[in-house]
Amino acid sequence: MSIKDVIEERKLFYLAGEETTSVLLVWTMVLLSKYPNWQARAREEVTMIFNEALRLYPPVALLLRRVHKETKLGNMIIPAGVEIALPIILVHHDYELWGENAKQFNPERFSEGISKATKGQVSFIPFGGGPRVCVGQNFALVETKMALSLILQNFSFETSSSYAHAPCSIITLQPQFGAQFILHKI
Ligand code: HEM
Repeated sequence: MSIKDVIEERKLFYLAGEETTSVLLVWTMVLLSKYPNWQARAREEVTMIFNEALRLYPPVALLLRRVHKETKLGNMIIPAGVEIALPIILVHHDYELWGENAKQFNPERFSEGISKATKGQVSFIPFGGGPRVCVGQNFALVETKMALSLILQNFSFETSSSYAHAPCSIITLQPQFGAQFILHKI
């Protein structure tokens, strides 16, 4: 690897790693403000809560792929040059895959891990999959768990009345008008 390659990799890590992790934390706080019972439980168990936040509000909502050579996918022939969009957010909200309560915040569905929650299907892909799966996923989860644990140990929180729920995809899935919280010292 040349010095230029190292610099380019570093730039990619900054782009891929900073915004994604920060919006995961924001969406989790929005959900825990709306569901204070889970805010109390989060002080004990955060993994299933983050998985459910990643399912409902995947920081990367859409993956794009360009087909380089004619490819057979199931019973479709996809010509070279076609761009394919994989809407992670629609897969994560699909009633057939997640059941009637697909749109509801229910971290319990991850209580026995991801493969039980997905029944072995590829229906939970917040970090992508295959050869280009996110290299930072473990780091991102450790980082957000540390941040949320520190916040939960010191504060309870609720969204302020100025918060308007408007998820909006600008590279990452962001709260369009920001997320304003009221923190109470505990
Ligand atoms: C909640 C946080 C994160 C989410 C949801 C996330 C999501 C993703 C997704 C969906 C991809 C696949 C992109 C594709 O297939 O086109 C990806 C790739 C990548 N992510 Fe993350 N990411 C997160 C955090 C991080 C962090 C913290 C880092 C680095 C410190 C990072 C570094 C990367 C890199 C370098 C790639 C490209 C891997 C490759 O193409 O070989 N990500 N991420």
